[in-house]
Parts: sequence; structure tokens; C-alpha cells
Amino acid sequence: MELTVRDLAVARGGVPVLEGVSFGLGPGRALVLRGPNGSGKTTLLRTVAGLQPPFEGTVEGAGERIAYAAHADGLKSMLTVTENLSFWAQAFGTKNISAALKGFNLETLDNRLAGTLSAGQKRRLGLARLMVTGRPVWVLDEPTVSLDTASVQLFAEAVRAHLAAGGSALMATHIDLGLQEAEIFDVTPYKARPRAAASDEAFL
Ligand SMILES: Nc1ncnc2c1ncn2[C@@H]1O[C@H](COP(=O)(O)OP(=O)(O)OP(=O)(O)O)[C@@H](O)[C@H]1O
Repeated sequence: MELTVRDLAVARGGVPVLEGVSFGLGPGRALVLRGPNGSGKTTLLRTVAGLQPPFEGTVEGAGERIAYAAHADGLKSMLTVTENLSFWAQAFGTKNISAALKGFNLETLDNRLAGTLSAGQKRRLGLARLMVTGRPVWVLDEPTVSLDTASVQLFAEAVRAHLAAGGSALMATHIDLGLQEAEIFDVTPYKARPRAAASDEAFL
């Protein structure tokens, strides 16, 4: 099944920031959103992930197929690394956390409370969570923030394995992940044009 975005316009605070966005993302494919600060990449990802409604247009093949990871790591600070992953595995109806621990080099930190991890370690745990969701479409907002070079490499390998297993990934990132297979989507900011007043639903 493909994630299909058609003629999408997205808004923040009731103000449109992007319009006319259309793309399809099928199994085994990665798409990287590129654009300057404030151009609307986060807003687009939030809309695709269902965290806010489209201003215009449609998103199909999303919903429960999506695992979303954004700036806020959403970790439970008083649970250990293992307990965090087990919690999510249970929440998403999966079982195996060992691949996620290994994939993000968390094995030696397995008994550490998440709240005591460094910024990069927390980010690794937040990304490891993706692997236990079992969900096919990863939507990732600047996933490599705080990661060192070796961890960026681990992340790229995790994405590559996800694609090879038939998953897909939609990402906003300012750095080159070394994923040659990823396609680039340049976001073009909204051009002001006459329109009716922004709807209240678009206000988030
Ligand atoms: N809660 C909000 N209320 C109003 N405007 C917002 C809100 N959040 C973001 N914006 C504005 O919406 C626009 C798009 O922001 P967005 O975060 O989607 O951009 P971005 O491309 O992800 O930027 P960056 O590369 O800096 O992360 C920006 O002009 C931003 O200032």
C-alpha cells in the first residue's frame, strides 16, 4: 500500500505555509523533505502523521500505518531503556526488542533510566522505538539531531533495513544520511493568493 498525498496544503496557527504538495511513497522507498528553516517541513510531517488536519487536499494510506518521531523524544524518564522499549512493544503489539537495542547500540545501556541518558543516547532510544512499533511508514522529523557520526550511520542502516523489509520513510533532515536510494522533495513555501478566511479547524 502506498502513502498518497494529493494537492495538500498545510497550515500553522491558521496560516497556510505550504500548498500543492503531491507525492506517493510506496514500500521500499524513502523521501527526504528539503527546504529552509520555517518552510513548513514539520507542519507537513505533522499533517501526514494525522496530528493536525490538512488545510486542503488529502492524505491516504497513513493513520495506523505510521510511526512518527519528532523533536520531543517522548521517553518515560523513570523507566529503564529496556522497560521503555518493552512498554512500546506491548503498546504496539510486538514482542522483540533485542533488534532495536542492538540496532541503536543500546545494549550496554539497557538498565539505565531513560532520564539519565545523554541527549544523543535519548535520541537513539527514541529512534529504536520505531523498530518496535512494527509500523510500515516511518515519519521522522530531523531524526539525527544530537547524534554523533557513528549513530547517524546506525540510523541510516536502520532505515535501509526498514526499506529492505518493505517499509517506507518520510523524513525531514538537513544532513546527508548517505542514503542514495532516498528521493529528495523540495518544499516550496506558500504563495499568498486570494482565498477565504482560514478555517478554525486549521488552527493548532
Ligand atoms: N505553533 C505555531 N503557531 C504558529 N506558527 C507556527 C507554529 N509552529 C510553527 N509555526 C510557523 O510555521 C512555519 C512553518 O514551520 P515548520 O516548523 O513547519 O518549518 P520547518 O520547515 O520544519 O522549519 P525548520 O527547518 O526550522 O525545522 C514557520 O513560519 C513557523 O514559524
